[in-house]
Amino acid sequence: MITCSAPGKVYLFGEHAVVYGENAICCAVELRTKVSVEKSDEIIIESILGRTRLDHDTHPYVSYVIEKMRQFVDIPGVRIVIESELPVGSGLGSSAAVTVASIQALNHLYECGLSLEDIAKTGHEIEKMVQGNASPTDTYVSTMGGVVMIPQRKKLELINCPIVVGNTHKFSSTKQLVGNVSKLRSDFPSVVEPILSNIGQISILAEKLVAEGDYETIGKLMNINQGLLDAIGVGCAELSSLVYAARDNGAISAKITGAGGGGCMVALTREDNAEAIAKAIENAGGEAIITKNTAEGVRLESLHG
Ligand SMILES: Nc1ncnc2c1ncn2[C@@H]1O[C@H](COP(=O)(O)OP(=O)(O)O)[C@@H](O)[C@H]1O
Ligand SMILES: C[C@@](O)(CCOP(=O)(O)O)CC(=O)O
Ligand SMILES: [Mg+2]
Repeated sequence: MITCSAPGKVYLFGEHAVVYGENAICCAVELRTKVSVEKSDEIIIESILGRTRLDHDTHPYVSYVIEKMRQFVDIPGVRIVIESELPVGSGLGSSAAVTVASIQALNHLYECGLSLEDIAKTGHEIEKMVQGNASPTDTYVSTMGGVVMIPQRKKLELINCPIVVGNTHKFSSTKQLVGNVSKLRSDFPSVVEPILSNIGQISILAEKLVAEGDYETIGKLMNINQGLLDAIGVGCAELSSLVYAARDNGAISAKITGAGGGGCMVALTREDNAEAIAKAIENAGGEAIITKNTAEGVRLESLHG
């Protein structure tokens, strides 16, 4: 049995706008999805979502991974077992992590020789197939780790303050939220396009601040980004409540991460107040996770057992 893992991510800036070619800055976090694979007589996919064969309803990402990998190698049967620390459908890039870890696990099992660039590219094609429209961000960051500026795919300095995630536990589907923003943009192009472009400008300003480790100014820009995400309709009462709980208790910044509509928010904090902010998020009805940026993308965990 071969096991690979890939990290989730939070967006410091730029979700949704990045789908339209604007800049974004995204940060891999130390929450991982593990995928174990072994050859078998039939195709079996096991996860928290169920035990299926190739199944584009229950396991769309992994089913497409198998179909894509069949372009490189004959896969008569394989057993794939998924274990994840990432909540499903919550803005932390669980879809990208399961996709990237599955590609790398099959890459090792069948000795396909795919490079990290090939894995990120194949992962992006799969996210596009499932979501309808997808940026390369999540799959690239999950493959490469670190902090990445998109679309340049440029690695920036690591973020070295605590990252507190607040989960609303309200389910959100990236496909649906990306579709909603697309409709709003075509209904009101003269209003929505400048908002998306302003979100992109924030990332351009922030690049230098990340290099300098100027988290106070990064935080102010993240808070502006949050307002613009609300403006394009991807906020909700539960997310706002966690965002304000974090800010009111001294977070450097707090905003939605990922598709929004539910799912998670992210706060940057100081070393000495991460716990207090996590508590404030819990008191406001969310589940808090204290995590940090990781430099490590997809990796081989073990070859046996
Ligand atoms: N642990 C998992 N096992 C199997 N599939 C998963 C797992 N985690 C995520 N997925 C897939 O990713 C989808 C959620 O992706 P998405 O809506 O993009 O949300 P996000 O990437 O923000 O978590 C799930 O519906 C499922 O298809
Ligand atoms: C909304 C979007 O910018 C990010 C979605 O992230 P997530 O699937 O919610 O973790 C879509 C994309 O970049 O493909
Ligand atoms: Mg996703």
